[in-house]
Amino acid sequence: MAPQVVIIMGSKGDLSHAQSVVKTLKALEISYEMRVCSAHKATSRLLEILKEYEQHAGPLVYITIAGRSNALSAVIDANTRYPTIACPPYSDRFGGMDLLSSLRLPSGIASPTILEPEGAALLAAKVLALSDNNLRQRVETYKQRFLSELAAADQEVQQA
Ligand SMILES: Nc1c(C(=O)O)ncn1[C@@H]1O[C@H](COP(=O)(O)O)[C@@H](O)[C@H]1O
Repeated sequence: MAPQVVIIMGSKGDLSHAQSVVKTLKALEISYEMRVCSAHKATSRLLEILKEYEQHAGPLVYITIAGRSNALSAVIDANTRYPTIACPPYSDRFGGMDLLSSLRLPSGIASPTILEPEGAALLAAKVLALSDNNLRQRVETYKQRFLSELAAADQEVQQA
């Protein structure tokens, strides 16, 4: 079955961050594939990978996981008709300045950055849910958990 979400990481070293995205995709029953490729180091190969998915019949969202200097998200976004969400891994190095490479983009590039893996998966889910009512329902059910947790916390602090 064709995946609904394709996670492309710049290095195998990003795998644990990618797996955090997968956790939420699984909870929402969204099909996915994980790939490793670098726009910096293997540009032609990356374009070949995108071509594999370009004929995809249904809706598809890319989630990119690229640390340090993130070229991956913008190069993917520029070369696909599908939405691309950047979810760079956390890094304290250089005061977290790596993030700027995900945020400051050339004109014509539209890849949003979401730092929390769960949030990136949820945005992908909401995009896909625009044409999938069952998924829309699953997203609603997933979000119910937060409402219940907040209501319980509210009650707890009132009684403290
Ligand atoms: N940001 C990029 C790109 C790219 O944007 O093309 N390719 C690799 N990387 C990132 O560099 C870090 C170190 O990568 P290496 O393990 O290859 O040294 C990883 O977080 C990767 O995602």
